[in-house]
Amino acid sequence: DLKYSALDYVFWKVVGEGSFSTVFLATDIRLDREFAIKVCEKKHIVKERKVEYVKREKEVLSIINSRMCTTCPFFVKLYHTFHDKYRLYFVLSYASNGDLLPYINGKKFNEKCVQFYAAEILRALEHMHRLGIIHRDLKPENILLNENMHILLTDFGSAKILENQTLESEDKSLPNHRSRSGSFVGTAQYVSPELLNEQSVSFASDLWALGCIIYQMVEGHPPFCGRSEAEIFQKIRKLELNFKDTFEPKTKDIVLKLLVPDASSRLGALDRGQYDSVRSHSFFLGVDFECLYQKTPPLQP
Ligand SMILES: NC(=O)Nc1ccc2c(c1)=C(Cc1cc(-c3cccc(C(=O)NCCN4CCCCC4)c3)c[nH]1)C(=O)N=2
Repeated sequence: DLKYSALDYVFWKVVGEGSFSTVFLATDIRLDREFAIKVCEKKHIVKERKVEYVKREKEVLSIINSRMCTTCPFFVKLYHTFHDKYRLYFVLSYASNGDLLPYINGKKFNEKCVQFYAAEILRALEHMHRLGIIHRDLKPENILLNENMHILLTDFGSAKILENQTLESEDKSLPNHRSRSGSFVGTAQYVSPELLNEQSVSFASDLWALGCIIYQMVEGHPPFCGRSEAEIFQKIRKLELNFKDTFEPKTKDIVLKLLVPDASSRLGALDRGQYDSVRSHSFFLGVDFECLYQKTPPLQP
């Protein structure tokens, strides 16, 4: 198969910065096609002990891409990887409309938009969780928008792969497909109580983040804010949550059913395969989950 190098691309501009990677918009000279290339400095990832993160991201993207289907194409594609003396390169889908955050901050979300994007995120969670993958860092910055304004989930460096997905292969003291995670991962505003308290993780950790994102699409800011991580964690533990009077009742209801401290009592926590108890909530009334990708998204660039 083709051997790639950085010389095969024209690197135009930085379109994303992580703690140990930089994402560039680049053009493949032979194909004359745009890609996003995530570049990691080898020295930096070794020094920051992030080798496992980088390996995990490649493994998770390969698993997800291998099972991506036409009704659930809601993930960035990893086309190939290559490396040189100093760097690793991940050639990924370019999402020309960036990520969700500027649209949320720009208060462009009406109820139809909130419902549509919550539905696409739920479909992506179903696909990922069915493969035994927990994202663990779901947030608007990791939800990209392609040229047609459909979502593409990205950034799987913090993801957890549950082995075989059967209780037999996991720590039996942790029900509902949970396993111990050694260190805290994620972003403070979206981290679930179980990740804060017991250092355990479950698919329901991503459902908590979905609840935070639905709240944020309505309010324009996350439900748990603060001047420090400690202050944010305190609000999460105490479930300090305020809703404006203008918050739609059914939207408030689904947020409150997702932001439940006990992971196994969270809406969808006991579902398997498809999140039927989430799909059937009145907030999603009228959504055809199998045809989302065929619909024209209600948000325009
Ligand atoms: N951590 C990661 O994995 N990060 C990644 C991975 C893959 C990837 C990735 C990040 C991408 C990030 C990205 C960022 C951008 C972008 C950056 C800056 C500006 C814009 C932009 O203005 N686009 C036009 C749409 N704007 C958006 C804001 C409101 C007005 C209209 C896009 C486009 N794509 C991408 O396209 N593909």
